[in-house]
Amino acid sequence: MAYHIGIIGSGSWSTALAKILTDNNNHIHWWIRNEETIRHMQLRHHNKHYLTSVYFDTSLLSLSSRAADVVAASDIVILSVPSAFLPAVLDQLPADAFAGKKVVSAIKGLVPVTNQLINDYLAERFNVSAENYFTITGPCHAEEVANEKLSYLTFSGTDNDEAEAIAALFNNSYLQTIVNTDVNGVQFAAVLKNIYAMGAGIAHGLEYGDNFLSVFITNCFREMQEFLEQYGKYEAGSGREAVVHNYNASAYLGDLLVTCYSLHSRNRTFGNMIGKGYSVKAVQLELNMIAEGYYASRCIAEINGRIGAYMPIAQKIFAILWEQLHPEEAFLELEKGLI
Ligand SMILES: NC(=O)C1=CN([C@@H]2O[C@H](COP(=O)(O)OP(=O)(O)OC[C@H]3O[C@@H](n4cnc5c(N)ncnc54)[C@H](O)[C@@H]3O)[C@@H](O)[C@H]2O)C=CC1
Ligand SMILES: O=C(CO)COP(=O)(O)O
Repeated sequence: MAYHIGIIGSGSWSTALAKILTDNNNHIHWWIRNEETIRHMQLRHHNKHYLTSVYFDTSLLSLSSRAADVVAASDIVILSVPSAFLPAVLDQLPADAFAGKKVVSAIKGLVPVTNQLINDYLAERFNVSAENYFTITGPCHAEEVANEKLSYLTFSGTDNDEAEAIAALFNNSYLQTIVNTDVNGVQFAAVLKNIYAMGAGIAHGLEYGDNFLSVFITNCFREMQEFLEQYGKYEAGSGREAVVHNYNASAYLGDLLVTCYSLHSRNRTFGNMIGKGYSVKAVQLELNMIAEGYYASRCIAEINGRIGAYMPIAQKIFAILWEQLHPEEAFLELEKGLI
């Protein structure tokens, strides 16, 4: 069956996903925030702000700056705006906007203030059911998709057959897909790895070396598991089924590694500048892109206030970014507890 596919977002990741889908000859309805970017795309066939080397066959694109129109025209809607902007972008949509549609989140973040996973937010605001919700995660930088370097994406959904069908739309010579049913686990892994990549960047900015970094990331990985185990117990307490997470899968360990090590990572870059002494404001002005780990560090600190996981690394990164704890002092304290 041919799907009508929509993409909501026009940053690096949306542009990379649009490339994969159009390389596979799918027509897409694409929400782009800015009319001028739409005009440029129609005239010059590329996104003038993000992944500028990627050129599109514009006969495969229906571009609009009205999110409601893109959602209405699609039966699979891919959300790939940074989490902090999601509620505002979907603000004008009626409560039944996603009725009968599959919603696929490519967002690696939590909704700020409410600290919700994207599926929990969509269920509350738009009544999107668990069966109609899917995620795209895994270690994959948009810049490498632009260069067609072999990458792997994980598609998760409680409806495994549907997740397979959605994944198949993305499969090609440079993109392999993996499917599982661990929807909440992979989302939290993606959120947490952004925080830890901030930490890896801070460590680099403070001039720690590769030896330290490998120990640091090992401890981050353990902490990620501790959070998910505690979260599972907390959820079980409110009646939700416990899920076994495959931590060694690439959506967990792989994404943590690539985000901590890759020079493409915005989170690592953000952290690196913090480690070198820049203020959060200065880094945000300098970076034309969004580092989800900044917002996530606060959401996770608040969630962990309820679930009580032992997370000294995430807690210190939160304190550096939001409470002006000096990075050097924070890392001197962290050094002592690493194993
Ligand atoms: N870039 C990557 O390699 C990957 C990104 N992701 C995730 O995809 C999501 C989107 O990130 P990117 O596309 O990389 O972002 P980006 O940092 O490349 O672009 C920022 C986007 O935010 C939009 N924006 C800025 N201010 C806005 C506002 N006030 N209201 C609405 N939109 C606004 C910009 O138009 C742009 O589309 C994030 O959750 C990220 O973690 C996931 C996998 C890979
Ligand atoms: O999620 C990503 C890679 O898998 C992108 O990470 P950054 O947002 O740090 O660039």
